[in-house]
Amino acid sequence: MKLNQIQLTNFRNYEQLSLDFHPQLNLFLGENAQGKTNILEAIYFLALTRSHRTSHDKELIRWSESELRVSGVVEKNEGRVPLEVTLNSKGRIAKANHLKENRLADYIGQLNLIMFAPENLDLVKGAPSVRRRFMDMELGQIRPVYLYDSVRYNRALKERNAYLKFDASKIDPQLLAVLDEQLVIHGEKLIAERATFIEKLGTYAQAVHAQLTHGKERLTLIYEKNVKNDFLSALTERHELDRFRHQTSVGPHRDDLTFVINDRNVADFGSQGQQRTVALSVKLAEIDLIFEETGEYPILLLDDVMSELDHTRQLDLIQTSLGKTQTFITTTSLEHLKNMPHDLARFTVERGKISKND
Ligand SMILES: Nc1ncnc2c1ncn2[C@@H]1O[C@H](COP(=O)(O)OP(=O)(O)OP(=O)(O)O)[C@@H](O)[C@H]1O
Repeated sequence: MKLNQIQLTNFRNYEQLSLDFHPQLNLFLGENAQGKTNILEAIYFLALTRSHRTSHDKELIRWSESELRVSGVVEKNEGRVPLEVTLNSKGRIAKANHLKENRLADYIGQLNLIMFAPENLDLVKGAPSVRRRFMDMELGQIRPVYLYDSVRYNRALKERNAYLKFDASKIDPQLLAVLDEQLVIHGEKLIAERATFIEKLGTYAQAVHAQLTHGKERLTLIYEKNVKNDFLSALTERHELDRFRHQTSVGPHRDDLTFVINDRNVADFGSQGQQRTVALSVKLAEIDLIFEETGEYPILLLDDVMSELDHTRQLDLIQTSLGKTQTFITTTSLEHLKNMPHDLARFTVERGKISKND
């Protein structure tokens, strides 16, 4: 799939912007804080109706404005699909083919993408919530039903936790059991989806990682399920504990992921370079996984990461991706990008204005 063009209105530091993209490689060059990441963020927003770097939607709207709009045209096997997302204080409206989608699960998945940004270098070493967010965002793109269950699960969890805030003596075990069932219905689906996803992703990531390390390292992904056996029994067993702690102590909201290289946990024993390469392998692995799941290659967004990677690995990365996916790269300097193909679009970004260079 390809993103042919994009239009922004009041998105971050862009008042109005319209860009046509190159089908293979698009390079955004500029000093710090000029608006390079904002472009990739806008593409991410068009695909997933949220930002990759903030959960505060308001930050995305240009200062002193009240509404933003991002629209674009995606070219897929089945034809061109116009997409549009509008955001204001009342919420967001997403349209595909000019039709409003009432459920985000019906909209997300129209434009599949993989974003690799400095934040992702945290995937291995960051908090478990970073890895759960990773599973949620990636799975949500390829499985609309996952998004649906995830929203329902979080709602049920919020309700159960709100009930647990009461004084322990006031909590009715029968009502708590009803809330348990709601959690289990959606939680078990999340667990099953995550297990399949990590297994498939692990296979692809192992192959990519072997390629990036010239066969020296064997990467394994382990899905650390918080629920070891039966979810309902685990919740029931913890009624006492949860009543006193005032929160739900077991469930997929406590899941995690472990990365292992040659039998050693990368978070504990890996060098910083290895941790970065693992994060990159996992991201690149998604290219093939998304193709397997949807029949289309996603687009690839690389935000200011070229200088972080070593030279050979960098080249491997670009060459592996360019044949398959339309790629968008931001950078402050061309120094790290010496061996780029000649056929590309180069944009210079300066204070919220973009010019195209031939
Ligand atoms: N809501 C907003 N309204 C207007 N301007 C904003 C808004 N949010 C951020 N900005 C501006 O956007 C600019 C930052 O853009 P961006 O994050 O894309 O930088 P960048 O070019 O990627 O830089 P770096 O290389 O440092 O990552 C800053 O000048 C900031 O003031």
